[in-house]
Amino acid sequence: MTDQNRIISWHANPSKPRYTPPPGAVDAHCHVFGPMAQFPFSAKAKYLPQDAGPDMLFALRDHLGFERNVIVQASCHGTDNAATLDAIAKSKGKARGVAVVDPAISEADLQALHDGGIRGIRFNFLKRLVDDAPKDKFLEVAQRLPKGWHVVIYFEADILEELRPFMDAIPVPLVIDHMGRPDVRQGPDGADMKAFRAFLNSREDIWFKATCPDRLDAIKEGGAGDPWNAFADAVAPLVADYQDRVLWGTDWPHPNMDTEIPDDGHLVDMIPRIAPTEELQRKLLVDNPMKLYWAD
Ligand SMILES: O=C(O)/C=C(\CC(=O)C(=O)O)C(=O)O
Repeated sequence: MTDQNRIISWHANPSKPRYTPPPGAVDAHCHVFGPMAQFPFSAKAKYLPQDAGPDMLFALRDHLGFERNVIVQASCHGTDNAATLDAIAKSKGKARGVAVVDPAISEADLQALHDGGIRGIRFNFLKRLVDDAPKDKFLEVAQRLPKGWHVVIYFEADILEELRPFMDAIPVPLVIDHMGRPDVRQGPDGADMKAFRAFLNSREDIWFKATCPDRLDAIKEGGAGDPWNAFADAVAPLVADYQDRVLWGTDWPHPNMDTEIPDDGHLVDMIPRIAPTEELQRKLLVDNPMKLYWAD
């Protein structure tokens, strides 16, 4: 990839949301890119973004009315978590993170990640983002994580069943990115949502992110786009039924989005549509992420 291919995947001037998040609200799924001069991208990166560093992330946080971030290591940085750790360090305690690690990582290096604010590791099964996802090695490292950590898993709905034995064997809580990417056009009782509910019912320590209407209800995926009505209809019942284990995040800077880049203000305005009461909103934005990421 050449430098000319560096993409801008975020909105230049997101609107101010109509919805005001409660005090202490956490954006529990976002990323940083670079800056590249300081934190080069992985040689295996499948996309090469422009810089979107901590200053931009924290300015967006304040603009949208949030107080904290959970920064998830994006695939473009591979297993070098330096950019994520740098952003956490600059947040003055207002950010924690999820790392992507080489499964052979030492105990001392895991502890160093913990000291830097990491509270989980991410396994990414999207073929367009990573070359391989070795389940046996992932399982081995999942068995020796620091106390209180969890595993974040990113997969698409068509491999949920295939991943079940692997996920069932993970001995720490699971957090599923973007609900495992169901086809929201099928509605709240569609096959994908039914399968995801069965999975959630199999264990009480499976959490999920009610995130990414912009990806799941995109025009290019056959959806209707912003204001993402199919997403709201399909996801609201899931949030209501599993309200103690659901998280929310912007997904800024929206890795890889080259068309239909979402207005982050509009993403925030999805919150009251999927969590209509103040109690649900407090769980989604404050209580649940604080339990997972700021328990200590
Ligand atoms: O940011 C997300 O949550 C989704 C991504 C990017 C990603 O996961 C990564 O680069 O690691 C995607 O669907 O391309």
